[in-house]
Amino acid sequence: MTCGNISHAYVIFGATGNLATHKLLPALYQLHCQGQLAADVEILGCGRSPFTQATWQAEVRAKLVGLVEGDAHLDGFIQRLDYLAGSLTDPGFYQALHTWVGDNGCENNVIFYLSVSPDLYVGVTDGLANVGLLQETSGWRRMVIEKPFGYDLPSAQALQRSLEQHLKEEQIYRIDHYVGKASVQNLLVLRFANVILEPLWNRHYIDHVQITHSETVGVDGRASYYDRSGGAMRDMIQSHLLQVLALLAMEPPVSQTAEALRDEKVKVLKSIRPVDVSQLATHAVRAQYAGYQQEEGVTAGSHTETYAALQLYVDNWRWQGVPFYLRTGKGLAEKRSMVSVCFKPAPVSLFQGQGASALPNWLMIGIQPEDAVRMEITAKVPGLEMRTRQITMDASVSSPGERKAEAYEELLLDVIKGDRALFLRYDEVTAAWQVVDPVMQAWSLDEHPPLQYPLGSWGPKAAERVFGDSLRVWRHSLACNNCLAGKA
Ligand SMILES: NC(=O)C1=CN([C@@H]2O[C@H](COP(=O)(O)OP(=O)(O)OC[C@H]3O[C@@H](n4cnc5c(N)ncnc54)[C@H](OP(=O)(O)O)[C@@H]3O)[C@@H](O)[C@H]2O)C=CC1
Ligand SMILES: O=C1O[C@H](COP(=O)(O)O)[C@@H](O)[C@H](O)[C@H]1O
Repeated sequence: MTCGNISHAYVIFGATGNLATHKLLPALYQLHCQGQLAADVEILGCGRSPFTQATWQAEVRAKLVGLVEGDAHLDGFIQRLDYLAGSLTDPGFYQALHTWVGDNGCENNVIFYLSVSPDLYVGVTDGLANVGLLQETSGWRRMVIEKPFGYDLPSAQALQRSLEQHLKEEQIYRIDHYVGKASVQNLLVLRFANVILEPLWNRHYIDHVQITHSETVGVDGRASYYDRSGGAMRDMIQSHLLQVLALLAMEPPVSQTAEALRDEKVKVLKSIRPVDVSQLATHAVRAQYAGYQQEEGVTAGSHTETYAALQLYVDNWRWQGVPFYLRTGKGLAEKRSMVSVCFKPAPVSLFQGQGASALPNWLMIGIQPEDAVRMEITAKVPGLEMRTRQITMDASVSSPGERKAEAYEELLLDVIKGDRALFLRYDEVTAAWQVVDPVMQAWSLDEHPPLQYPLGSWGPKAAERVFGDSLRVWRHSLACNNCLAGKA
């Protein structure tokens, strides 16, 4: 097998893991099917598990068959795969990798994808640098770094210092796959390709914003990693949910370039008011699903939260006084990511007592599974009487039958193309750590165990605490709760 002129090798550290199995290899397969991978691109999986090339190819084939639709291109894809067994903490592994790169004629362009636990990132970077694998002598070398970037602010800073010793910023791709989701990118299009929202998109008209990510699965075989290095705040809120918040709240960027987008996102993240940890119980809620403690790999008495809810304020001109409520959890009732924007009520209730007129307008944006945009408004019930009801205006994005590309497909291709627009800049990451670190620190000092919630529920009742004494409640789905009531 050889690599050609503009071709490259995709080296995946952690190829046997959950992320590589469920997202990276299927995404590379889709790119292969779409003809996006040059004919001689090779994909090297690395892990400690003792596969040979043949057993690895058989393993991936078996996994892909269950994960992707259609296998017409499977044989061709499988031919691209190779495997190198070894521990990332063993210097000998990097020597073997160096030899593999040389033997396979891939000296020109190599992508190193860190799909391992963040505590290995510094060691891998040093290991690659020590054998000269990060030097761009003829082609390019790119490093993709999975989230979370570090474990907290100090470890993110240490990681950045280590990366800077060996890599230029243009070689670093800090990935947050939510930014690669088409429905998340649609937030930008919705806001900045249309004029109808902009006049309302501020503290004068918006009462509050909810950002929800819920999953039905539990820690899904990742308990030992999740329990040690995860927790809902670090796993989801520090990265994905704060990115969604930044896209919702940012000012229009001057262009679509990577730097223009990142400039605006970072301004939002830096404007987030530090959470008052002396009032933590009303600003943040953490909980664990019942049964978590019994999962294999979870430390006895673990306080790691599988659910977190957080109230944040963006202290800038546009958003002063508008709460943003973020929540995420595993083992919940439904799998869904969505944004719910609640507008302020009409200043005068002209149709009081005649139906739904006192209800606020909502803009509901589905990220997944539905990539939908719906506006809840009040309208007259047809007929002789002046009665009102709430109805939904639906501007859903994809049509039935349209294939939705997975976020990783676009992101993995962007790395090949050298397009960093959808990857995070270091200052975005540090600003996000500054938001969540004080909360996580306060939780780590709290001797009380997290609250518990039943599997399959919507989390602890106490998650309503973040709403204070307002009448706000969490929206669990895109369905309009009051529409039927309005019709009755
Ligand atoms: N899973 C997901 O949905 C997502 C995960 N991420 C991030 O991706 C990264 C990986 O997550 P995930 O795949 O879930 O984790 P897993 O625990 O499932 O996989 C970890 C991988 O690392 C390998 N590994 C662990 N220690 C070593 C070592 N010393 N030397 C060599 N290989 C090692 C394991 O291989 P082996 O056992 O063969 O050594 C395995 O392939 C994390 O940073 C996570 O935050 C990001 C987004 C989504
Ligand atoms: O980064 C992560 O994301 C997944 C959820 O991703 P999605 O695209 O399926 O919504 C989450 O399960 C995982 O714990 C986390 O590390």
